[in-house]
Parts: sequence; structure tokens; C-alpha cells
Amino acid sequence: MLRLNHVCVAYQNKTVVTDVSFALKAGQIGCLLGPSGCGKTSLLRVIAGFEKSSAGEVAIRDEVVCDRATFVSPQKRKVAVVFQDYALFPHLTVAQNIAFGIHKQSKKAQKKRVAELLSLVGLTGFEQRYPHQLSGGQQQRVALVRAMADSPELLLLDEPFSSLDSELREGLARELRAILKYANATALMVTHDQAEAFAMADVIGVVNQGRLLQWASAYALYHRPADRFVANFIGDGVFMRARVNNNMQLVSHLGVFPIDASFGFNEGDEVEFLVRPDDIVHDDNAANHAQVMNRSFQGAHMLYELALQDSAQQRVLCLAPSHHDHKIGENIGIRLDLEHMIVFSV
Ligand SMILES: Nc1ncnc2c1ncn2[C@@H]1O[C@H](COP(=O)(O)OP(=O)(O)OP(=O)(O)O)[C@@H](O)[C@H]1O
Repeated sequence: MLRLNHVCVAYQNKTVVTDVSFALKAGQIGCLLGPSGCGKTSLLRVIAGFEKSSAGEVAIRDEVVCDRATFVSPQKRKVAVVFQDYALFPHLTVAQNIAFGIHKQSKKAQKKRVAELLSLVGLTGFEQRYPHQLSGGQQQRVALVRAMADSPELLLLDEPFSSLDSELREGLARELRAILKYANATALMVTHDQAEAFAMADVIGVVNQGRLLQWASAYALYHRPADRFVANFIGDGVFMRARVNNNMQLVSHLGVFPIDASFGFNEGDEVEFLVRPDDIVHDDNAANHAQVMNRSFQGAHMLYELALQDSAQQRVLCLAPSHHDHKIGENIGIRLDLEHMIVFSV
């Protein structure tokens, strides 16, 4: 449905997006995730046609809409954008806002479509309200269906939850996902918030400094990050120091672990491997001990920050059931239970 090949974006000859390629299938929800200023919005604007790429190609439904020789205007792309601030017209009612993009249809058809869309987002009966008479979440839902009114091929959502309270965001993200899936819409969202990306998307692209580092499911980003930035950005975790021995094993303070030859490391290499909080198991009988430096109660779990008893006093995180109530300063037994080895050169 959407394909980007080697897309670059530049403003006044300064490149801010470099060589980005990915594809979104019909009915999929994608998300571009990255820190502020990494180039996510620029990519979205190029896909919408508000900006031209400086190199590469964008295709929607196998039709090239932007390359060196082609530029299809935004109106002709069958793409709709939901902006950060919803941009609902304050002087129009909910029904008028939604019907705005389909005003060329008959009054009867408009009314039917508005009713259908309001029912989709659970706002039947809200037709005559004005935007200021709606909550933030309700306004966001109206903005979504207004964008969907003319049945676009592709929906683009630019930080759609950023003006909402943080407690609301994840719930609304899950709700919007259900609505988009029900409508079988193809959508691409940008955000810097990974909880939103996880709640909404089938496939997530992590962007940093204008480059797409990995395009994969949330599971793969968390468990098989392809890059050190992705490993650090997604989820919690720390990098532990280790050395490669002559049996292709990692020798670390928390034990010796085999590594795959495909990693391409040699004996004596100094490396770092990723340790997630759920890889550290609290075990009173374990040979290794660590001191509780900090703790935060998370309901079912307690997240401990622990200092290892090695010369560097490396820190690790440990997610333990919260009924194990250890105080700051206590020493507790831990062992490492790694499912995948994620190793990077130092
Ligand atoms: N119209 C413009 N002219 C010049 N530079 C721009 C323009 N728009 C964006 N930039 C620059 O391009 C880079 C990428 O910006 P972009 O808005 O795409 O990032 P972003 O990841 O969406 O950031 P945020 O999450 O803060 O919105 C930034 O360095 C920004 O300053």
C-alpha cells in the first residue's frame, strides 16, 4: 500500500532524512518512533505531499507519487492526515466537521456517512455538539473519523495523542487501533512515545538522526534490536561489559555464556551485552549478590536498581514480584536468565 525507497529529505540543502526505505501492507498500522528532531514528521509530510523528497521514491498503491520526475499533489494522493492538535473547526458542529471533506456528496449520503462514523467511535448522539463541548479524547476520535470520511487509501497520524493527558494516551491508542482495524484502514503514525507505538502499531520503525534503524514488530525491537540505539531506546535495560574467550563464550561478572559464531567476535574482544530487567532473576540461592541502590514500586512488580559486586560496581535492573520487599542497601541473590544474547562491540 505504501512503499518508500531510499527517501532523503533536505531543507535548504541540509539533509535531515537519509536513505529511508520501508513498506506498509494494506490494513497494517505502522509507526515511526524516535526522539524529537529525528525527522519523523518530515517523512510524514513527504508521504502526504506537503514536502518534496530530495532523493528516492514514494509509492502509494503501487503508483509513484514522488520521485525525481514525479510529484502528485496532496489532494490527488487519497491520503488523509490527522494533526497533533486535531485542527477541528471550532465554529462547526461535530457533524459539520466530519462532513467537511465530503461536502460534494448529497446531504443524504453525508448524513449516512456521519452517522456510520460516529457509531464507529461510540459518539452517536454527539452530532450537534461543538468541539469545545467534547473531552480531549472525544475530539481526537472526531478528528480521526473526519479524516476517514472520504475513505482515504492511507491515514497519516502526526503525534495524535500529544495534547492529551499521559494517563489517557495509551488507552486511547488501543481504542484507535481497534477502530482502524475494524475499518481495515492502512495507517502510519509518528510519535516519540513507545507506549503509544506499542499500543497502536503492527510494525514500528525506529528513527534516529534521520535514519531508519529498524523496521520490525514491537517484539522484535525489544528482543532482537538490530542496533545499539534501538536496544537502548526501546524498553529498559543496561549494557554489561564482557570479554570473549577462546571457546566463543562471553565471560562476564554474572557468568559465562555461549555466543553464536555469526556475531563475528574474536578471542579477547571487549563487548557489551544487553540485560533487560526481566533477564535478572531474584534468587536467594544464587551465587551472585548485588546491593539494592534504588527501587520503584510498580504494582505487581518492584523494579530494583542493583549494584553488582564487581570492581566497576556495574548497575543492572531487576524486575521482581512486589511481595519480595527488599530495602535500599540490602544485598540480594541474583542470576542471569537470558533468552537471547544481544551483543555489541565496545
Ligand atoms: N521547514 C523546515 N526548514 C528547515 N528545517 C526544518 C524544517 N522542518 C524541520 N526541520 C528540521 O529537520 C529536522 C527534523 O525535523 P522533524 O520535524 O522532521 O523531526 P521530528 O522527529 O518530527 O521532531 P518532533 O518530534 O520534535 O516533531 C530538525 O532538525 C528540524 O529542525
